[in-house]
Amino acid sequence: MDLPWYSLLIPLLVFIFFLHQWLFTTSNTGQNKLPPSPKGLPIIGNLHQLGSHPHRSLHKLSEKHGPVMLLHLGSKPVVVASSVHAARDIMRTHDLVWSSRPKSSIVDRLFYGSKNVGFSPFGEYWRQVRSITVLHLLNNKRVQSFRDVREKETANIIAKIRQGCDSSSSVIDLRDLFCSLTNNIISRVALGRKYNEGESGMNAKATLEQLLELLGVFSIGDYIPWLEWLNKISGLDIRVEKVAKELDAFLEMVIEEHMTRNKKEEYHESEAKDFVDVLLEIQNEKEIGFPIQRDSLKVILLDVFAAGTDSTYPALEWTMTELLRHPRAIETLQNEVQGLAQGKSEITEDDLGNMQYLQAVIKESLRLHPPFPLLLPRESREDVKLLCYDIPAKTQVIINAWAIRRNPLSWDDPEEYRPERFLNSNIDVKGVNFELIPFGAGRRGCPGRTFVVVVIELALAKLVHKFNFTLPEGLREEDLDMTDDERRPIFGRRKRNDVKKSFQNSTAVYNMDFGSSWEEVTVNTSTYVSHCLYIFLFKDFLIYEQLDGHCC
Ligand code: HEM
Repeated sequence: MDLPWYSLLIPLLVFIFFLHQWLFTTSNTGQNKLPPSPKGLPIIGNLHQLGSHPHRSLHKLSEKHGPVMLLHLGSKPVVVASSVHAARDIMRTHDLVWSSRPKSSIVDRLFYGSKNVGFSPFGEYWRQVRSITVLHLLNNKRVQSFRDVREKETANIIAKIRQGCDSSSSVIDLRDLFCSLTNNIISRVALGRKYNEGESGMNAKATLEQLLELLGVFSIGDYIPWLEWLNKISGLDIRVEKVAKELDAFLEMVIEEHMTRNKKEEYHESEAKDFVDVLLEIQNEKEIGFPIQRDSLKVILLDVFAAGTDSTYPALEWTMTELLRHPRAIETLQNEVQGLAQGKSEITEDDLGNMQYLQAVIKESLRLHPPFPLLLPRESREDVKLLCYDIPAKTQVIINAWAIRRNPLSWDDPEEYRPERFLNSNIDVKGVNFELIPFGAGRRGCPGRTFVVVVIELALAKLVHKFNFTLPEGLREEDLDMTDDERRPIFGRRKRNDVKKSFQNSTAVYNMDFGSSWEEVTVNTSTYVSHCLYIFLFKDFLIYEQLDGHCC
């Protein structure tokens, strides 16, 4: 078969690109001392080396190339930090330089041009929206004031579990309950009421799920800009557009509901104002000299609504799973809780401060299963030194918190679940001890930590106070799938092996449910480019052991 002359053009262009990239990614001819780089491929750079669990693959690469590496993800230089020293250097020594976030086209579309706290670039706007969120929702005093909501919502899940145990099927999906618990609490304190009931509630829940899913989807155009068209033909752009519109309609509905109620003065002076009311007041009075636009108002709400749900319930779920695998730990926890609750029918928040083992259990679960194993990416605002390396401005950094928590220099038997390690230790999750940073640290550290820790503590204490949990007959600890998943961008939530956990007569039942974020990525075109894409999208990696790497 005769091929038309132009059929050679594509391979030729690809070859030239190949050559350029190869030279670009492997040589460092300048004066600057750049971190070591694993050899990449043309066009895609090191993308193919990320595998389906990027935190594991990056950890493995760091064993060979050191705790600070420079990767090329497509045409983007990305530094990966995998040691306590490197993390401290970024989040404490040079925190101000590293306090911006890289752009993501999906976040941009879903969060009104990245106007949310989590992804807006460093600057006055970010400072203002973060301080509004902290001052009116997440500071200690505000968190204390939501006590009643937490106690009622945790009592609700206890009642639901009890009902489930009494019913004939006796199957309770704990993940679902944890998800509703965290979603209900954040909805009530931020939006004024629960939004997961009735038809509109179900739609809101489904849209939020899609938002969270999309936040983990890999957008090829962000890394290889000339391949952006793939997002169109794969249907990703349409999907993002649809979810953005649905979210906007939901947020408009919430705001309109508040405005109508406020106009009619339907609420009493004594009623606590929710976060929407506060934001509307700020908008009307412009009291802080910061013109808060409607989009900013919506995006602040969306930010806390998403953050308040997506990260908290996995933390609860992992903790329960680890406790089920460690009967001695759950027994010790129960003894502590029941000892302190003597003579009381209910645990309250006043009891939590004395529960040392409970706090140790939560720290150990967050150490082994940080909900964001790669935290959130940051970007340098100017040229900066990272340990002994020179990093140019506008470089993205990934901090591999998952690798750091495995370092045998910081932890004895790092793979073992041993809450006792925290009993006589000052190590905390507040962002001061860089060997344990599930909430990040520094200026961009998580402002929701206080809000969330008390929810987890209260829910766990109440659960073990009221129920006994064991694995169902015939299921052994080693049968549980403990593979952790990357839950966040940068590289997306790859093919996900979803483990559903439910409870039967106070025992756990596990069902495997295979979900995929990649179903819409087209890989069946016969070009060389799509072949490369196919390789990096579906290549998998094994689990390897940590060896400590050294810089310089
Ligand atoms: C177990 C639960 C949670 C975990 C593990 C978690 C973790 C994180 C991490 C790792 C970051 C990035 C930190 C950095 O770059 O140094 C972050 C940022 C953030 N988190 Fe959380 N978070 C949780 C719950 C929450 C909750 C409940 C809220 C709000 C209601 C929240 C709001 C935020 C916001 C607004 C940011 C962006 C901060 C900024 O960029 O300035 N988080 N979180």
